[in-house]
Amino acid sequence: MEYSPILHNLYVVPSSHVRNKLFVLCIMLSLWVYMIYCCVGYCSTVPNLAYANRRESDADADNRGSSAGASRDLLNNQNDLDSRGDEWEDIRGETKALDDNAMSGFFNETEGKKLPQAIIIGVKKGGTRALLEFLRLHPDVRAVGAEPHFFDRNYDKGLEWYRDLMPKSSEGQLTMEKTPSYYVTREVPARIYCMSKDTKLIVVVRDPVTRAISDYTQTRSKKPDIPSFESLTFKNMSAGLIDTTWSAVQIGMYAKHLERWLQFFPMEQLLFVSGERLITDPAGEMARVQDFLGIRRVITEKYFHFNPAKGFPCLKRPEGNSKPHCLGKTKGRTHPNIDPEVVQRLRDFYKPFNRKFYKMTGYDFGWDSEE
Ligand SMILES: Nc1ncnc2c1ncn2[C@@H]1O[C@H](COP(=O)(O)OS(=O)(=O)O)[C@@H](OP(=O)(O)O)[C@H]1O
Repeated sequence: MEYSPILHNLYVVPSSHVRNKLFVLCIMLSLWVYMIYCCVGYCSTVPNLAYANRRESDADADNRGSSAGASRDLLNNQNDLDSRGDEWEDIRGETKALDDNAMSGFFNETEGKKLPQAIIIGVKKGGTRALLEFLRLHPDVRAVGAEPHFFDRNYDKGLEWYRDLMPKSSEGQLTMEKTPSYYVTREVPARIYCMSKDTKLIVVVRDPVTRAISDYTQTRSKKPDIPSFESLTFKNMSAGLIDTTWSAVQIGMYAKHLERWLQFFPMEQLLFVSGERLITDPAGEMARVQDFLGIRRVITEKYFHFNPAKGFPCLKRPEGNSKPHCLGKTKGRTHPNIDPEVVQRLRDFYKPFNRKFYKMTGYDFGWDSEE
């Protein structure tokens, strides 16, 4: 058969044209799939790249101590349902001016719901509920009452799921949430960084010994048959070896957890609130918190009334003489008496961690001051 260049062109030209089109289409499709992939919250590959580098020095620390994930979690965090803060709902009332029309941006603000710009990341039993409820009275703050546990337990549900949990907010309002387990969960700093590297992080810290006892008290209220605090504290009681895999002990090693956060966020983006001062001087701590968040100092002493029977500040309306509202009975439980020798052993154990923590934060929380 004779070769015909005309026939050849008729056949080749259209086929390469189609191939080119297909190629462009494939590229567009890949880009589109990648965009969707990122938008639904799986972009953790991005910080993970950074994370891999940053983790090198951290690996040591984590191998030495036990990671939060590997903790002997007798406290069963899964069941750690905090109250939803409804106690103070009526006080909050009309201070929340909602603007349902707030719509701007693709990622952050569709339907007037925003991803949180500030999160209370810990610590468990530090006073996180009180702080969130104080903040929820602020007209420039909108916060979800329940703990979303997005960055530790629900991350696979994606950012859209998370945002949908948030209350609607207007442009000038800050969206917030609190989940105290974030502070000690290894994966969380990278994930929050991935959502927004500008997220403001608040940690309410409390004397780690009292915190551990409070944590234990909560667990015992749900599971009365658990072993004594004293026996759980030690790996080997006669040798006096503290069990750092017990989450009640591990959470209080604040400096160790902070190292992980500082691999992603600068210190200026973290605020440490004293759990003790939140009780003795709530207005003072709230001034620091409001300044940190860049909102007006609205929640002042006028909002607090100390209830001597409860031993805690309760919230009141600044005007009028309506009854102050206190947090529910799961806050401020009576702690069991713990063997003073065990308490002292724990104090000694935490001392170097506390010292390091004071140095890192530039603030002496006074937990070791009696010695
Ligand atoms: N205003 C006010 N009212 C009641 N309780 C207050 C308040 N401020 C701080 N606290 C302390 O908060 C402790 C509970 O901490 P959290 O809210 O972080 O607990 S949780 O992790 O959410 O379960 C809780 O701990 P316990 O006293 O051990 O129960 C309180 O000491």
